[in-house]
Amino acid sequence: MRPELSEYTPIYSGKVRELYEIDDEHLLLVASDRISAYDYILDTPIPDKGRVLTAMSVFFFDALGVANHLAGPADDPRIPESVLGRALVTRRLDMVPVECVARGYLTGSGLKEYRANGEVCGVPLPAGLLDGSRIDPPIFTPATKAAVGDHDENVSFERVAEDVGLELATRLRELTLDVYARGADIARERGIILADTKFEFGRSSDGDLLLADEVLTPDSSRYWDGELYSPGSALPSFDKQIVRDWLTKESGWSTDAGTPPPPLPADVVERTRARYIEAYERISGLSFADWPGGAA
Ligand SMILES: N#Cc1c(N)ncnc1-c1cnn(CCN2CCOCC2)c1
Repeated sequence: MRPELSEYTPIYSGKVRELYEIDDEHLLLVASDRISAYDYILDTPIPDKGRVLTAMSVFFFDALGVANHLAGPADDPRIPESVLGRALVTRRLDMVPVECVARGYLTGSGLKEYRANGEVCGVPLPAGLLDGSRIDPPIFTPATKAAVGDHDENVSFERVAEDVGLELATRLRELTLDVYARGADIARERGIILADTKFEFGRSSDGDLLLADEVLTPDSSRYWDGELYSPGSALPSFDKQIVRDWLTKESGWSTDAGTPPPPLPADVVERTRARYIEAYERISGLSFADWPGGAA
């Protein structure tokens, strides 16, 4: 008999995920079906988004072979039925307060910084780069964790070293770039570009530095379709472009409307759900139909 979610104490609620306390040593990390676009949490959930992104994290935790916070399988008996397939039991860690970002391509806040001063997080880049240009070798561009709803602030490696010490900052950079490279190789072999990603790390009670949070999901990473990729042109998000295009080209809403986006039509929801499942199945080579939870 599985426990009810109400038996666990909620300790954190983010835009699309929650964290609960199971006991002194273990947490339950729950991914919702909520989707964000243009800094809004949309009113319309995407069915199975939480399960697909949980499946992607588990695939990469296994494939990457990096010490991590997982403390049980996807069908661990401590996972309530109501969140089965979109929740994981993890070890409770002492989290390192750094968003560890790796960028193999220039876009988003990195591009904005580059256009202003030719560098990203204190790392100088060659002149003449465009939106979507390759950054080779990839760079470590950390950020400080913002409060829910705020944007993280990009900071330099030196600032991270001031905050957490040079040895740990160096280890974080090394691990971040190594894990990004391995994930990017796996995606590239399947025709998908992993442009950038954000990791979080924590220390276990015996002092080990472990990979935590979610790993290489479309919520923590930018994924592009390799067949559509062209530096300098708009770079469609593999998972969110259907929603973005409907919102900005068909719904009558605009990003400067100052009002929340309208609800999504059923076909946009279904095509987006299918897109998440396609990303998972292409990258993992596994069938989402085999993943726990879902409609009984
Ligand atoms: N993972 C993890 C983890 C852990 N294994 N041990 C202790 N604390 C955390 C933790 C606490 N907050 N965050 C920030 C990211 N959150 C994740 C959940 O969803 C909301 C955002 C991570």
